Formats: sequence, structure tokens, C-alpha cells
Amino acid sequence: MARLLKQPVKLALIQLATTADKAHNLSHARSKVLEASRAGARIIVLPECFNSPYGTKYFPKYAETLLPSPPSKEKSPSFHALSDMAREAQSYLIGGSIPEYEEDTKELFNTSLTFGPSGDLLATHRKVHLFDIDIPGKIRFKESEVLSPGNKITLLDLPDYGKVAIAICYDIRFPELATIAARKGAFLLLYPGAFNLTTGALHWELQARARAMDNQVYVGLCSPARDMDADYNAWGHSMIVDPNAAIIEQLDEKEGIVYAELNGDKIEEVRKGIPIYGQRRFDVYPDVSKDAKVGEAE
Ligand SMILES: NC(=O)CCC(=O)C(=O)O
Repeated sequence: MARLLKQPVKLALIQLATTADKAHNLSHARSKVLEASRAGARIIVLPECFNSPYGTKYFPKYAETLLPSPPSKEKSPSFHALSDMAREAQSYLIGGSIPEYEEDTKELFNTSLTFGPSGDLLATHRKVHLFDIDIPGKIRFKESEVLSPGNKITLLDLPDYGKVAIAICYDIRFPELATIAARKGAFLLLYPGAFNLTTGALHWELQARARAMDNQVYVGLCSPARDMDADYNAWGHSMIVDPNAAIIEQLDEKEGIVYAELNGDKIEEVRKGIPIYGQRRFDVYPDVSKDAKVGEAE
């Protein structure tokens, strides 16, 4: 099997304390991205909706126009802030997600932008599975009231390291995305996400470890810090899981950065020991990675 991760790399997930002030969120994100870079991280991740509060009433207000790309600074201050951060940090930056407005279709999306160390845009992922749930007495949330879904799986080849899949929060509950990305060679699945106090306690850790276990790859979940004064209380607990489904490190609910050194040897060791990767029975069931819509931009 070809080496999935070409050389060891330090991954950082920034559990950012976000506010209603977009300019503050952008400058605060910059200081944390540079902190992670000084600590040696070369793949750095921000959380879902890192530039705004999370909630359907906020998406239209905070949305930025990304197309045609590159957008002007007026149309998308976050695009330019993320590009500058990646260049200053000399790192790959998965810019969590931001609310996006597409002028032509008048649709809103929950969109993740990834930039390379020279500040160039490498990938755009629009959340494919919208967060629509209703648990009586606990939480009702319907992203689909205002958002449209993206239509592809995002798999990105980082020239220095290898393939990374990017999806957003609720996307993690659909294991097909992870399996397709892993079968197409991803060494790492990254999910900027904001679970809540109900589903976070139930499933956050389980989802992270299950995707790692099923696919024998590294998994990173990056949440905003919890703010009990906000309308939506994020679970926090950003974590990095190894290809054997062991948690390398996990934060609590407060702001912080979780780091891990990722190593291709670990993936190979795990796959050699439990060789499910080569034991699939496509004569019994179909290969979900065949005919999947995979790309780097919508
Ligand atoms: N922002 C989200 O997609 C939240 C997903 C979530 O909480 C879940 O339980 O799934």
C-alpha cells in the first residue's frame, strides 16, 4: 500500500471562544493560529462558524459572498483574513466554517475554506448534511430553514503530507463520507463542528472514535469553546483520535488548542494488525467509494 502520510506532521485544533463581533473573532482567530504555528503545527483547524454565533437567525446577517472567487475584501473579510493567517503561519489552514451567501442563486451555505501556506485557496466544502433535529424537551434545530446543502465530498491533497477529508459537524453522522474519503486515500478526517450539550454528551466522542475505527485513519473534531450566554451552547471537547480509535488528546469546554503529532507508521501498523482495509466483500455489498462525488471545490 502507498504511504498515506508522507512525513510526520503536527496537527492543531483551535477551540476558539467566539463572540457576536466578527472583527474580533477574526483577529482572535489570527492570534491563536499564530500561536499554534509557533508551537510547530503545520495543519491548523478552526471551528464551525468561527466568525459568528451559531444559529439560523445569524446566518443571513453574517454571511459573506465567496463567488466569483477570489471575492473582494468587502464581500468576504473572512476569506482574506484566513488567507493572510495561513501565509503568516506558513501552514495549511482549515478555516472552520462561515455562513456563505451565493448571490446568483440567493442561497446560504455553511462553508469551510482551506488555504495553503502561501495563502492560496485549496478547497471549499459546503456542509452536505444539514443539521435538522428535534429531540423533544432538549433541542430543536433546523439548518434547512435557511441553508442549502453542498453536493460533494471534499478530499484535498496537501502536497507536503497527503490527502485530508474535510466535512462539517453533522456530516460526521454519515459514515459513508468518511469511508469514501478513506478508501480514496485520506490519512486524516477533519470535522469543524459544534455539537451541543444534549448530543455532545451522547455522541461527540463516539462519532470521532467510530470514524477512526471504521477507517483506520486519524480524526480531528474542532469545536468552538462553550459560551453559556450564547443562544447555542457548544459542547467543546475538541479532540484528536488515532487510527486505532484511541483519543490522543481532548480539551474540556473552555478555549484551548489541542495538538497531536500524526505519523504514517501508525496507520500502517494498525492496518497491518487488523487488516479490514483489504478484507472488504464487494462481491456481497457495493463499494460506496465508486461513483461518489468527490472534489476540492463546489
Ligand atoms: N452544527 C451541527 O451540525 C451540530 C450537529 C450535532 O449537534 C449533532 O448532534 O450531530
